[in-house]
Amino acid sequence: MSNWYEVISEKTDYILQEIYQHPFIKDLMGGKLSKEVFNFYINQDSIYLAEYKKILAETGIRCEEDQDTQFFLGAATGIIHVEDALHENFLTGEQRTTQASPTCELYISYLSRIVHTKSLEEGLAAVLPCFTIYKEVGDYILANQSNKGENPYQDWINTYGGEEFANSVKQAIDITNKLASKASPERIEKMNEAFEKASKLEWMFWDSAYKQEAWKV
Ligand SMILES: Cc1ncc(CO)c(N)n1
Repeated sequence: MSNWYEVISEKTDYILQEIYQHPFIKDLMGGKLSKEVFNFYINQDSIYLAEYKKILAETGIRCEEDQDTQFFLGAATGIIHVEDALHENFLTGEQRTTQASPTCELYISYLSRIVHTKSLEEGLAAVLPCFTIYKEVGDYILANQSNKGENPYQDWINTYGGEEFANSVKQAIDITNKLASKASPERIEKMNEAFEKASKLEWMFWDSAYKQEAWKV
């Protein structure tokens, strides 16, 4: 029998395919992404991660089993180390903003709303694409790039294509599958909606960075 994650990842594969085809990812893979765009992305991502870390901690607090709590709290603190390093490498001397773009604001606000006001299962499904999509994208780029020695964004690619991240992603999937296996069909439907929406927001996050999205007024 297939598990929840297998079913939902197949159903939302079209979003992943759109991400692979997005010019942000194509240019990142080719090492041709403009520094300005990448800087905008990293800047927004550091704003995103500062909030995402709290969202993961809240998810951990809501888990009933100690190992699950430990995993999410560990993932939350892990973000502080890994991301600080990435952002230090890539944001030195560059212009920084503390203003979230509309899409960044939308994504963190959405996750925060789901995790704080909906069921634990729905919250788990909402935070999962941040793990799984980055792993898929990291693996995809590693498997398809032909410029490993000379891509200025290789450190970023290695972070998400690496084994350490894969291990963490597997645990997040396992915990979510475990809760899904005991959830009602109605709750599964909510989980599916949350996973799909968060996956779309991942696409939008890259798209908004590529366009250096600004507030309309
Ligand atoms: C927007 C976004 N989603 C997921 C990750 C992976 O942690 C990230 N760094 N940024």
